[in-house]
Amino acid sequence: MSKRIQAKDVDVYYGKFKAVEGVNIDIAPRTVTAFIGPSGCGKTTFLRAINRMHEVLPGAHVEGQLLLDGEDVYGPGVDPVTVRSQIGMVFQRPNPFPTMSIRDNVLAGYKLNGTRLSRSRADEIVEKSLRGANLWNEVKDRLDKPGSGLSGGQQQRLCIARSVAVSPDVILMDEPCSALDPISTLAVEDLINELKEQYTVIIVTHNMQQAARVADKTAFFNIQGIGQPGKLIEFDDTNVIFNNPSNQQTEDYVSGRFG
Ligand SMILES: Nc1ncnc2c1ncn2[C@@H]1O[C@H](COP(=O)(O)OP(=O)(O)OP(=O)(O)O)[C@@H](O)[C@H]1O
Repeated sequence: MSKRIQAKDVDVYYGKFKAVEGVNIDIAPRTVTAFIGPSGCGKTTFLRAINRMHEVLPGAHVEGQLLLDGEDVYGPGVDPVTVRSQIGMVFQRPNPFPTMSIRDNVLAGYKLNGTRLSRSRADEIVEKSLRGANLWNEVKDRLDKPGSGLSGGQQQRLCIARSVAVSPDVILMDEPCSALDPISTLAVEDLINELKEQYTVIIVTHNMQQAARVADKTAFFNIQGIGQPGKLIEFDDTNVIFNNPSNQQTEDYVSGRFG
């Protein structure tokens, strides 16, 4: 089920270094939001704060509130492992478990959290997830072959299948197409468009055409200089960000004057 993500005055730290400052954003369910901005402005850092991946680094911490349908994911007693299954993540480089079969890759989330599934339930999840990732037809006859035998684009769709298999509410994608060729990129972009029917999707991208193609909303982050924290400068309909932004920094960035 797709859920709303809200950040209220969120700061994100690596030890004493404040990498992201004062983010306030309200991301509606069943939308795709792109995070854009120059290198080092904190897009990935903020993304990883949303599902508590950030805190796995020693000294890394988050201040402020991050709400999933109103519930603070950093609230007392909230289990970060549960948060990460509600808010799935797809990384820059496809990272299927190389020796695991395609089928076991899709089921990896269940294995990791110790959920036992009947054979028929597991079959159902594998087929549904691979269909959801637009990969079923390409792999249905070789589910027991290793995930590493797929092309890069297929591996990325397998990783998307793995993340949808555990029925998340939100899918975070950190430059999911940066290691893919243009045809695989198109397949993943098509898939992102379909995913928003069921999930809230957030994608970090350096490719502004990609943001324009896939995102309903776009958030522009910026940084004033080295050692300064990144900030969310403007968040609006993608169309507005690219064609009629309110902020001069956004205008300069999208028109290619810097970054
Ligand atoms: N593990 C880390 N330890 C300390 N500082 C880090 C770490 N990872 C990132 N940073 C710093 O945090 C800031 C934000 O980095 P981040 O990777 O989030 O930016 P980004 O906008 O995603 O950049 P890019 O577009 O290049 O991926 C940068 O100053 C970066 O050097």
